[in-house]
Amino acid sequence: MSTFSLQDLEEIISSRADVKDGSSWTAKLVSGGVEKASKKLGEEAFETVIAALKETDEALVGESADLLYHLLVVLHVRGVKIDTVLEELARRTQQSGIAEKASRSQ
Ligand SMILES: N=c1c2ncn([C@@H]3O[C@H](COP(=O)(O)OP(=O)(O)OP(=O)(O)O)[C@@H](O)[C@H]3O)c2ncn1[C@@H]1O[C@H](COP(=O)(O)O)[C@@H](O)[C@H]1O
Repeated sequence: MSTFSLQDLEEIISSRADVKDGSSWTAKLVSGGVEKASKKLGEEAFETVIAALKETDEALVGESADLLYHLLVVLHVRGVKIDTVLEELARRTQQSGIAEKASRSQ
């Protein structure tokens, strides 16, 4: 199991977000605001779907890493902590997805 966590990457993103010397992709994305970061997230989501449908496991791993990184950049720009998302996922473990969907349609 990896010892690297999403919280570790969140910290790296936070530490790179204000770099002004042109060396940081994170800073470039953050400077474009939520519009630019979200557009890139959408592209990475699409590339992940294509990898899942017709590329190698290695390609899927690479696209998944891109996707998670760009999601964390969007969360950073919006000021939402990854812990808040993980807490929501933890809350959802109390119920199956099918049961949750059924409870919404009643
Ligand atoms: N995990 C990532 C990470 N994943 C992807 N990317 C960058 O995201 C950018 C866009 O990726 P694409 O695959 O879409 O490449 P592209 O050239 O824009 O597009 P295509 O031509 O491939 O369509 C590339 O520049 C990638 O390097 C990342 N950039 C940074 N990180 C992490 O953030 C840290 C800080 O990075 P900087 O902010 O750049 O210093 C790094 O050490 C990493 O830990």
